[in-house]
Amino acid sequence: MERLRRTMMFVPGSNPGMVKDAYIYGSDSIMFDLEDAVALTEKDSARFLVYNAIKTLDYGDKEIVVRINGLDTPYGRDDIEAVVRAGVDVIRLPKTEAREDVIAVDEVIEEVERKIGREIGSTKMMAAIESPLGVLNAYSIATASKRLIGIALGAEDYVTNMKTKRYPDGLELLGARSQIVMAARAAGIYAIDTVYTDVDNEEGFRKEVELIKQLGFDGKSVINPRQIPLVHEIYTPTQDEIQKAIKVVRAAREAEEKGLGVISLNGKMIDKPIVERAERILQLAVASGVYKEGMENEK
Ligand SMILES: CC(=O)SCCNC(=O)CCNC(=O)[C@H](O)C(C)(C)COP(=O)(O)OP(=O)(O)OC[C@H]1O[C@@H](n2cnc3c(N)ncnc32)[C@H](O)[C@@H]1OP(=O)(O)O
Ligand SMILES: O=C([O-])CC(=O)C(=O)O
Ligand SMILES: [Mg+2]
Repeated sequence: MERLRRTMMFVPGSNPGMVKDAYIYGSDSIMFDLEDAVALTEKDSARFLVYNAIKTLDYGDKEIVVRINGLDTPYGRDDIEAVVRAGVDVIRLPKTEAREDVIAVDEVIEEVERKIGREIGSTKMMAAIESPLGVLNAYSIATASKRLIGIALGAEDYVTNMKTKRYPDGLELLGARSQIVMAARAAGIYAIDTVYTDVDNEEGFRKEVELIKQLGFDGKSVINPRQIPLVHEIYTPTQDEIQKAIKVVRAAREAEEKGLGVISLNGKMIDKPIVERAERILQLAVASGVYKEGMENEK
């Protein structure tokens, strides 16, 4: 079954309480941050805290992601060494500008995997794109390593680099979002949207999550536990969507048995891409736990 990545919750790697309890809030992935949420004076202690947490705490089957510092900082190499040793699932590279950035991290990861006898390639990566150059290179970045499971937008840095700011309608991010989701789809990996920092603005958050779902993103980075249920609600197929998808899949099967291609269901045309979308809704519904696999086959 496909892994859900609707929510990746940033957890400051310097905060022991948050690191310890991060799994209780139900995000699909937990993302410990060693980069911008951690002060320069705390870089080493945060790395040590996150290393120990991954190594010794039981986060169940939750995906564990760590956002490292870039290799152009004094911390990047040590971050990679520590988290690969600890057994992290995914390393998130911040501020990715070009495929060479991904390849450089990939090579350090491989070095550490060899050294400690971890299966080569088992540490996955994702790349956050946070600049105009990164956006222009999105597809080249998305295809730079077999380790990549996804690319993400980092909009706070992006709007700063673009000499603008974030507006309620998100128009300033439309170009970057479109390019990133397209690059991810073309590369066959996940597309993860950026954080929404106005934690108390539920209406604005809902609007943004609906927009990124419409654009085709798989999910969103979140910064606060309160943001998780809303993203999951919006990303979980409704009973109405599920019932409609079942009808489409059944009608398509009957048509296939009769040797028909395009058919009509309640006045709407049904052909291959529409059937594929219906199947995808059922897959997401199964992964979200609101539908039992194969029920569309029962009479
Ligand atoms: C642009 C960027 O780079 S974004 C990525 C880097 N930024 C981050 O990682 C920030 C992560 N988020 C946070 O630190 C916090 O949510 C803040 C500062 C935004 C708000 O903090 P608070 O006002 O304390 O949040 P709130 O009152 O909702 O917290 C409720 C509970 O959730 C916990 N919590 C809040 N955010 C998180 C989090 N991100 N991870 C884990 N636990 C969290 C709090 O510790 C608190 O727990 P408690 O009830 O046991 O005391
Ligand atoms: O990746 C994110 O969503 C957070 C971030 O660093 C940014 O917005 O600059
Ligand atoms: Mg950033």
